[in-house]
Amino acid sequence: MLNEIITKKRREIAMQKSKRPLDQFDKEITRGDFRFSKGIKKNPWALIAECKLASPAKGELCNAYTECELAQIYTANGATALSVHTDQHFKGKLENIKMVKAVTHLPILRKDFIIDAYQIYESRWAGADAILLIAAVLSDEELNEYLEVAATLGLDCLVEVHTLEELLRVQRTSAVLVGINNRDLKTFTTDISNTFALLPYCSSKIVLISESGIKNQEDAKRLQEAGIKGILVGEGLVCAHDIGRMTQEMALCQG
Ligand SMILES: O=P(O)(O)OC[C@@H](O)[C@@H](O)c1c[nH]c2ccccc12
Repeated sequence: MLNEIITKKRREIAMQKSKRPLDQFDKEITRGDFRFSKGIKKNPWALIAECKLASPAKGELCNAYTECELAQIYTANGATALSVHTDQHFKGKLENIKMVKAVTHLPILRKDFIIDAYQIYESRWAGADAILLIAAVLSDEELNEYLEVAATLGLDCLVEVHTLEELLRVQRTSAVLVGINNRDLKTFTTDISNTFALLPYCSSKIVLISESGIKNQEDAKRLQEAGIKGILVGEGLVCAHDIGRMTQEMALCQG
């Protein structure tokens, strides 16, 4: 599944590059101000709420709301930041960043498979405040290069790991925000005990986010008590009976 997604992505990027070369829009790019990481660091706890309408494993997850409506509910109920899917396998598109940005003051993470520096410029051009870098699909060289490109654009990176090996690799880079993904991208199954298993190996220099498979306030509390700084939640929010209330519950101690 992951290989298939990446192959498609490469084709898509090549097409995009020929349709709209970087030199056609790079003058329109304004530098970011790292407000995504700043927002997370200044709070005791961070809820990154994901506007996720579908996933490759489960198909459609939410048809009652649009991305913008979800963003408004999350914003009104205490989320710290938002995550917006732009990959087609999640029913996402790049324009969603601009649309969501128009209805919220919260910083936005572009959720996609970043495998080319072109996408980093494109992310900032679209108005993203942060990008996701997935260690499983990037070499050390790519990780270092992309962290540097993002830094020059004032964009934050949430660097995602799933295994101990990936965590150790990432801790040798300049990454500050590290997401432990509880979802195995090979099988798409989730287990939040992955975060607890990797925790003893995490350097005190990194800000830790637990991602995926977080279902309720109890999961959020367990992660907070273990010393995690925040969580990234999609399904647990969009599939909740009352999304606003679940947002408040997972935002825990925030107002
Ligand atoms: O819907 P969940 O289980 O709460 O997961 C959200 C988020 O972590 C997930 O969408 C995600 C995290 N990393 C990814 C990489 C690719 C695709 C998806 C993801």
